[in-house]
Amino acid sequence: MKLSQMVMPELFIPPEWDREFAQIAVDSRDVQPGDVFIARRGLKSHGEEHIAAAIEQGAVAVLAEGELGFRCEQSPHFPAVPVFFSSDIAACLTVWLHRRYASVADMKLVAVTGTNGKSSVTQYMAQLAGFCAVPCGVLGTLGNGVWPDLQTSRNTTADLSVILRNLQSMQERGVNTAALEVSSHGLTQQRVAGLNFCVAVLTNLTQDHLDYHGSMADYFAAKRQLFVGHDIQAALINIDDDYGRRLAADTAINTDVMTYGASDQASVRYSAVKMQARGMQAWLDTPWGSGLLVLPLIGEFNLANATAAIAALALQGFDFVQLLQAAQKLEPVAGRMELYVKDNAPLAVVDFAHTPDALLNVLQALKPWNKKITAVFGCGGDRDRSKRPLMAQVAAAHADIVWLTDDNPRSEDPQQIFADALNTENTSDFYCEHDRSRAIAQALDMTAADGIVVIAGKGHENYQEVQGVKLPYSDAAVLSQLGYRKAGQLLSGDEHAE
Ligand SMILES: CC(=O)N[C@H]1[C@@H](OP(=O)(O)OP(=O)(O)OC[C@H]2O[C@@H](n3ccc(=O)[nH]c3=O)[C@H](O)[C@@H]2O)O[C@H](CO)[C@@H](O)[C@@H]1O[C@H](C)C(=O)N[C@@H](C)C(=O)N[C@H](CCC(=O)O)C(=O)O
Ligand SMILES: Nc1ncnc2c1ncn2[C@@H]1O[C@H](COP(=O)(O)OP(=O)(O)OP(=O)(O)O)[C@@H](O)[C@H]1O
Ligand SMILES: N[C@H](CCC[C@H](N)C(=O)O)C(=O)O
Repeated sequence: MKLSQMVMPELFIPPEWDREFAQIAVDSRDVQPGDVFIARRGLKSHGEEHIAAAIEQGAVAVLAEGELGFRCEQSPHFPAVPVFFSSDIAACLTVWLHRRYASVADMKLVAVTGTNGKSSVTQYMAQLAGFCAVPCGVLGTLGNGVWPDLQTSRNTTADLSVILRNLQSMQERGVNTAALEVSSHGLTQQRVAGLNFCVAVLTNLTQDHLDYHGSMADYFAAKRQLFVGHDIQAALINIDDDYGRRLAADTAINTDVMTYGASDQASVRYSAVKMQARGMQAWLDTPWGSGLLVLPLIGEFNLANATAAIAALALQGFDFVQLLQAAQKLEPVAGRMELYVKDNAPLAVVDFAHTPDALLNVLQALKPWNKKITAVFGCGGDRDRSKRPLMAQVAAAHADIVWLTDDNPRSEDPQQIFADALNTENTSDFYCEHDRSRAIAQALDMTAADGIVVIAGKGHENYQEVQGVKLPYSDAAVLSQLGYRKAGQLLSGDEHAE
């Protein structure tokens, strides 16, 4: 496509500066030879500072947010690179992106929002679709791509330019269905603006991100935007959740609302839940039929997640019976309820729980195992400070031993993060150790061989972010160094009784 075809009539491109381009990149680090770089004003800096880097990487043109004007830059790859300035760039960008990637409008997209469970629901959807012989794209925290081949992503919800580029590339490979994680930051920052969703899912809303949203009311308002400010064909809402019930009753939602959960009121309802150490089962009543759902997953929250994934696909016409059969083969999501074992040593569970509600769910999920539980957890720096004592309260109430440690202190003083977490009752017997590897080793050491050590917060992450630097680190690698091996979700033998 030529530059003028994308930006005119909103921005005039003189014919002598018009040119073909490949993709659109809003971040210089993503620029490939032949791309257009968009230099826009951000929350921390201005993309203008990165124009030189973008040109160095092969940008053929730059559209920059600023007073109307034009300048020409030297390039190692082209005779000259035009830089067009306009104060309307931010306002026009969504239209321009949809013009460039117009074919994406034909795809079947599912948006999943909520505090916890987005990665799980999107990945379960992709797995289930795959078992039904329909390849499915996934865009989220664990990466972007066609399941299971995902490329690392910078954000849970990428910038609209990145989302559209990925979706079009999936489409070119014959993939027409994709599940997107939609974060509240993504909604507020218009990262999914203009996309049409055949289903929009709300998993739950509990405390997180108040550093960014200020209050739960604002956080909820951001999530609600997916359902009232976007083009959706069906809403699928968890009504076991307080905010879910509020949303389901919202008359501003201009489409069919389907509900799910254990509630008697839910249109997709699970009941007769039987939890086992090796998985769970429940009876599922839905508009597409009823049947036994057998899941090789741990934790009732995963029953809710799998139910949402099944309903999101059934709403698109997938066969319900086939989905139930496929659900028996679901695999846990990387870094979520991953079990690690070692002879004569406690079971270790690695999970991405980094909110009070997620930590509560994980600890409660392990209660039926009737073992002593040690919790190792930390709280992220440059994130919601007020969730720290709440996480500590959950750990104090639901674990027998607690180790407080670091989890991406980012630009903050780790000691201050500890002080925030400990600023609540019942934390005086917490063990505190900033070095996460050492905290894990000591927690395992002091837990009886028939106990469980839950290592929460980092899940799949392969780094510890300290003062802007991502140092290589992974909970799984620490466990491996300590002689642990991954058990898979289904423990064999009687190591851990039901
Ligand atoms: C605070 C925040 O949300 N920032 C997001 C925002 O960046 P920004 O526009 O403020 O960017 P900036 O840092 O001021 O830089 C200005 C411009 O220069 C560009 N740039 C920047 C550096 C560089 O080397 N080259 C370059 O071109 C940036 O892409 C940007 O266009 O827009 C960018 C593009 O969409 C996001 O990548 C970026 O996410 C940052 C990295 C981030 O950490 N965000 C977190 C808080 C976030 O969004 N989290 C949610 C998950 C929440 C959940 O768990 O539910 C998410 O969806 O990821
Ligand atoms: N439906 C759920 N309800 C409550 N907690 C959940 C649910 N699903 C998962 N969790 C917990 O939350 C953690 C994160 O799950 P998941 O990665 O699916 O959420 P997410 O919404 O994608 O998170 P993020 O946006 O921060 O990446 C899990 O490791 C688990 O502890
Ligand atoms: N998407 C979440 C991930 C948090 C993961 C946890 N390890 C932390 O650093 O707090 C966030 O950026 O808030």
